[in-house]
This record gives sequence, structure tokens and C-alpha cells, in this order.
Amino acid sequence: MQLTLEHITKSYTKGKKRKNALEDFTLTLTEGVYGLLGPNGAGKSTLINIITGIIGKDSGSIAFSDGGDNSFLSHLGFMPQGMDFYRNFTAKDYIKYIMALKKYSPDNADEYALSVLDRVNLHSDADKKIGAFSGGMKQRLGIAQAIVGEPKVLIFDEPTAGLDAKERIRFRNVISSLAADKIVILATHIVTDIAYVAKTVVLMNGGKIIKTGAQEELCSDISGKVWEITAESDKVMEYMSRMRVSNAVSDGSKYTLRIVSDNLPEQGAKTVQPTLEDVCIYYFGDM
Ligand SMILES: Nc1ncnc2c1ncn2[C@@H]1O[C@H](COP(=O)(O)OP(=O)(O)OP(=O)(O)O)[C@@H](O)[C@H]1O
Repeated sequence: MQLTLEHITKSYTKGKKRKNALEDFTLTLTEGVYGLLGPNGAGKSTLINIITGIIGKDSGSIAFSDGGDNSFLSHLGFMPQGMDFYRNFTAKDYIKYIMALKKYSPDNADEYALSVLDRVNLHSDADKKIGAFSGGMKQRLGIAQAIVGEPKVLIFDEPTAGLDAKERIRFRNVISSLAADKIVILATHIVTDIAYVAKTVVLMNGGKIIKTGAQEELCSDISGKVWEITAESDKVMEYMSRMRVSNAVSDGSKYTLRIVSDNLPEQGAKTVQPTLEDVCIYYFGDM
């Protein structure tokens, strides 16, 4: 299975100027999770809106290898940013409503709706009204509506916004369990969400791909450029203003700073193993 995005460009007019929100974006995706990472304005939502057919592209092409005669959109499940729901529906009725909208009619509609809810750990909440759901439960219901009809390509836009740590972990586990035989695109600026589940990380900025690869490859590309130093607490702000500091931990009296820099930031600094967060700081500065 292959989704091929080739030379996609989209521009907007700002004042008197045309500005590219996406520029010659080219990527081939196969089964597994792709993490789209980039700062605000990088072009993530524009890309997703084009793949999902919400907006048109100026040029470029989208091709899906397993579509048969059906349109690509019939193979797509989508969870948009900031999704909302009908509060008075139960979870099961909502899923059945989505089934109707997608014209998906398995032999036993109730059983199928429950099986979808089971996959996002909402089976026992099937008859509860959505108005009583927590933020995390609603996000999982968002995943559930996306998988109705068993689409081969799933897209999630900023899916963990506002979730607590426990729900984030739950979300990641659900995504991992779905990804084996699907193409999953996960757009976010929360690095840890991607660090745990993405087989491929796509770093975007200014409408372009800055780097793409497995997390380990991206980390090893900046090997030797992440350092640790110890600093007195009154010097921390100065370091932060001069250097790209990806982390600062205090032991009460002193700080251990993690610094991303091409060159030795200070005598005595030791190199440490880069993480995906360091990679983002390296390419984007603060996200
Ligand atoms: N309808 C529009 N009209 C004009 N400019 C737009 C429009 N939509 C997006 N842009 C511009 O295109 C660029 C990419 O925006 P986009 O929303 O795709 O980025 P993003 O990576 O999704 O950012 P965020 O994380 O903030 O949602 C930005 O410079 C944005 O201002």
C-alpha cells in the first residue's frame, strides 16, 4: 500500500504578496505511523486539508495504490483539530450515525459500533451520553469515528491537545494498535506523542520538508551537537538567552543544562545522546 504525494504546492495571498503555505511537498508513505512535526505555520494543516479534500491544491498530485475504482477519499478516516460532538448522543448512537454518513452498513450495526468503541477502550461507555465524557474520552471517540468503515489511511490533526498524561499514553497505545496495516498521519507540535509511535518523522517548516527519517536517524544526524553543562542558578537566564537550551534541571543549588549547538558551548561541556526534542530544537529553535 502506498500513498504518493508529489510536488504539492499551495499559496495564499497576504496583502499584495503570494505566500507559499506548501512548497513542492513530496513524500511517499507506506503502512505505519508518520509523525508530522513543525512549529505554528509550518504547513501541517494545509497539507492535511489538501489530502482530505477540504481545500484544493495549486499544483501537484496525490496517488493511492490500493484504491481500486473507488476515490481515494473513500479510503480515508479523519479526526480534525478541536473536534466537537453532539452532547445528547450516546457513544454508540454517535458511531451508528457516522456509519450512516459514511454509508457503511455491516450485517450487525450494533455489534460493529461496539467493536469500534472497543478498539478505543470505550466499550463500557457505549450507552453513556457524550456530554458526560471527559476530554480524553472525547478524543478517543474522535479516533473511533475516524476508523468507522475500516479506512486504509487515517489522519489525526493535533489529536492530543488538552489531554492529561494518562490519556496521552492511552491515545498512543490505541494509535499503535491501529497502525499495523494502515497508513497513519499524525500532525502535532507535541514531540513526545510522535517520539513513541512514529516509524517515520517528517520535520516541516515554511511549507517544506526540512528532514525526514526514522527517529534514530534524525537523532544520529545531530550526534555530537547536544551537550550538557552545569551552571549556577544565576547564570541560567544568560545561557538561555545566548544558546538553544532544550532542558534545564535543578538539583536545588545548581542546574544541569542541555544545550543544542554545532560547536562546544563551553569548556568542560560533555556531549550526550540526542533525543527527538533536541532534533526539533536544532532545526526549529523553540516550537
Ligand atoms: N486561509 C488562509 N489564508 C491565508 N493564509 C493562510 C491560510 N491558511 C493558512 N495560511 C498560511 O499558511 C501557512 C501555513 O499554515 P498552516 O495552518 O498550514 O500551518 P500549521 O503547521 O498547521 O500551523 P498550526 O500548528 O499553527 O496549525 C501559514 O503562514 C498561514 O498563515
